[in-house]
Amino acid sequence: MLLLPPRSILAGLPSIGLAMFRCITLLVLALLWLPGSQVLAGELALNDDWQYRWGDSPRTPDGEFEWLTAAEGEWKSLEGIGNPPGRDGRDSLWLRRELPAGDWLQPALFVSSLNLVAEAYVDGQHVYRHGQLEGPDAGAFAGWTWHAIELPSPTQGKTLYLRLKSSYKDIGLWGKVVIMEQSRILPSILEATKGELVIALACLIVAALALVLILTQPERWRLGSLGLFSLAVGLMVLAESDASQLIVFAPLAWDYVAAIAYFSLPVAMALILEHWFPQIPRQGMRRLWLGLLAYAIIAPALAMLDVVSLPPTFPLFDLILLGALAYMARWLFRYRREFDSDQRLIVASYAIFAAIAITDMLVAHGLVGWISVPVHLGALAFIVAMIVISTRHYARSQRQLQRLNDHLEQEVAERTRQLESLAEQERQRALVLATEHHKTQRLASLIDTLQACTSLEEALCLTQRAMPEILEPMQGAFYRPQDQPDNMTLELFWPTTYRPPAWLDTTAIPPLRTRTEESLPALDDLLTISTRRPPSDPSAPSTADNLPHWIFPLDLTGPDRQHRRLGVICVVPDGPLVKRPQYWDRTRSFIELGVSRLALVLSSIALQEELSALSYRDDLTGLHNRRYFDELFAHETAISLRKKSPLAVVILDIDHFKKFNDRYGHAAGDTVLEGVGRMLANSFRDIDVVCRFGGEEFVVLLPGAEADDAHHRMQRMCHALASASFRHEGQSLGTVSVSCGIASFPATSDDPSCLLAMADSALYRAKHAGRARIALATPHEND
Ligand SMILES: Nc1nc2c(ncn2[C@@H]2O[C@H](COP(=O)(O)OP(=O)(O)OP(=O)(O)O)[C@@H](O)[C@H]2O)c(=O)[nH]1
Repeated sequence: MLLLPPRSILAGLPSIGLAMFRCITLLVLALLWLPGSQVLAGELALNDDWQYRWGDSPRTPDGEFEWLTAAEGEWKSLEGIGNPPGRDGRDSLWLRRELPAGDWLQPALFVSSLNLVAEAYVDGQHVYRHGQLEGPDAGAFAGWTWHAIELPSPTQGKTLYLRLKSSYKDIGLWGKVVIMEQSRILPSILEATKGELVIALACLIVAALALVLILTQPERWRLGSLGLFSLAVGLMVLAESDASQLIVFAPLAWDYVAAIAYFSLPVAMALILEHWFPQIPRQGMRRLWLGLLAYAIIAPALAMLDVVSLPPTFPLFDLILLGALAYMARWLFRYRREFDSDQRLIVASYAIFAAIAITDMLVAHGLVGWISVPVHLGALAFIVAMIVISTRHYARSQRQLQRLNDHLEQEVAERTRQLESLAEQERQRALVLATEHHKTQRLASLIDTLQACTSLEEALCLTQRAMPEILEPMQGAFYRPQDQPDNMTLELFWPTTYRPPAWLDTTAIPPLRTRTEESLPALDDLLTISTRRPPSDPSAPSTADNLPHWIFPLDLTGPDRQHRRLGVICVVPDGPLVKRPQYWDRTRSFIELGVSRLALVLSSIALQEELSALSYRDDLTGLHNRRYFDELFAHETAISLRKKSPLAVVILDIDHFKKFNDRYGHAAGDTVLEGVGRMLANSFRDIDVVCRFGGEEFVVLLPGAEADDAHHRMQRMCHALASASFRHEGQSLGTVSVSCGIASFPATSDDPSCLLAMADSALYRAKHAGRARIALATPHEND
């Protein structure tokens, strides 16, 4: 079917799918024909022996053309096949030629091209028409195409007439004019166009690839400009190829396609220069391709709207193209030294293409004789350049992509590390907070316990005991002063594996209250401190194992704002609290705060203790205490001596009070002490002073009283005591007895200051005599 003449083959098959199918089929056929089909047998060229006659033939009354039958008349011999001389502004031309003899079965005249519309007659019979020669559209452009004019067989003795019309500057036949078998036309066209078909298809594939890459790659304009050039070249080569009519027989449509593609070529070229040659000023190139694009759109559009004819748009465009090529060449020449290999390749392909395009232009305008210009070879040069550039570009992109991937992977890894580190920090922070909370609670509980302590020693003992629990998991030690306030001896350490130095000199450690960031010893300094050996014992072990230490002094602040160093806490900053440097300060501050609070509480206990020591009252019994007695005794004995007035001293001690305590408990003992004190206070005069001497001992000072008075009052009190039954928390404690010693001035001694010692001796005697009795001191009591 494909071997039929094209018009009859292709008429009525408009579908694009089918067109594609044909295109591929043609290509396959062309490739199959590639070897061994250079010369087609049976072709006979008709390039000479033509006759011509300007103008159009008048018609006979029957409507027949007179020139078809008229004898020689005006016919003149023509050299060649087109543009006979003497046109004289006429647009109609008749050509004729006697057909040669041949053994063709179905002969046809194959003409590569003719200008512009034509009819063919053989022996008066109309055999072919291209375009309109009659009516309102007479002479209208019908497209440039090859022509297959069926001839009758045999051809010998017959004359072929061609009636031509052209408003274009050329008129006549062009290219190949041969008689051949009709069945040979298709192979002949395929043979002639196989290279063009292959190149056109390659260009279109490159354009399609560029389109796909535009959608996926970032460099859209660069790829787009190449894609546009490929598309334009591909379409132009295809549209101008004789094979295009085999795909769709629509010469005019193909001419429009060719025109648009041809006009788009410099647009793509300028675009390529703009985006592939950063050296060249972009502004100028952009203006150039925008102008060319406008022409590529407007000129074919005006032709389609019949405002102008399509052929005249070519010469004008050729002029524009020359200008554009010159403009581009100027810039390329100026920056020729700066081009990289890709750019050089593009310039080379441009040069080849431009040379071919200009040659084609010259041929088209008749400035050189008609030759078949291999426009497709220019396209081939460009395609090869594009494939090389694209391959390199692709390889470069892949490398960049790989680098980008590597970079991204590194970044992801880095981010992951950062996140993990943040999570770890968060875990650390939570752990620190939880630990701090626990430690704060433990410290608060310690401080609560300390509030109940009456002696500093007891409080310090409790503090020491709680230290490991509060400071663990950090290793640490507690030092207390020995002979000198700043010479500290190891008192306690934890854990057992930690080996702190046995001594510390803390002279350089300022009290916490006066510390500032600057005054805080650096860790290295602390290390020096911690490992210093006492000068007294250079051989002493120093096993701090080069660990840096924090040292927190436990200083008591007195009412006079003076500090008394109670000890130092030494901590190795390690463990979860201080794993990260950012927690060092926090943890150190936390410990400092805790130590400060402890120091405050201990200071308060010490103060209470001191105050209590300074008091004249006994807290338990409410009686005067020994301190008061001592001062009063000194005072009263001095008065007695000076005035020679009597003075008696009674000293008494509860019997077996230890056993009592052991039996009923300390609190019950206190109840008894309170009761005895009360009874004593009630048993003596107001001017007598009853004091608690200490423990379960009481002393009474009776100014102006003799020993008898004192004895008498004591007897009464002992009777009362014997019948008094003490109770504690509902429990009966039974009775207690007291032993008593009495001495008086001047009866017992003429030195009142000896009375206390003598009364004490008498008490000793009373105890030894069996207790629960009163013993009067004799003048020789202490001998
Ligand atoms: N409950 C209580 N006991 C005290 C107080 N002061 C001292 N004691 C106790 O009094 C006891 C005195 O014991 P000792 O000195 O052995 O005398 P004792 O048991 O009374 O024996 P003799 O004096 O020899 O009869 C000790 O157990 C002290 O703990 C106090 O304020 N309250």
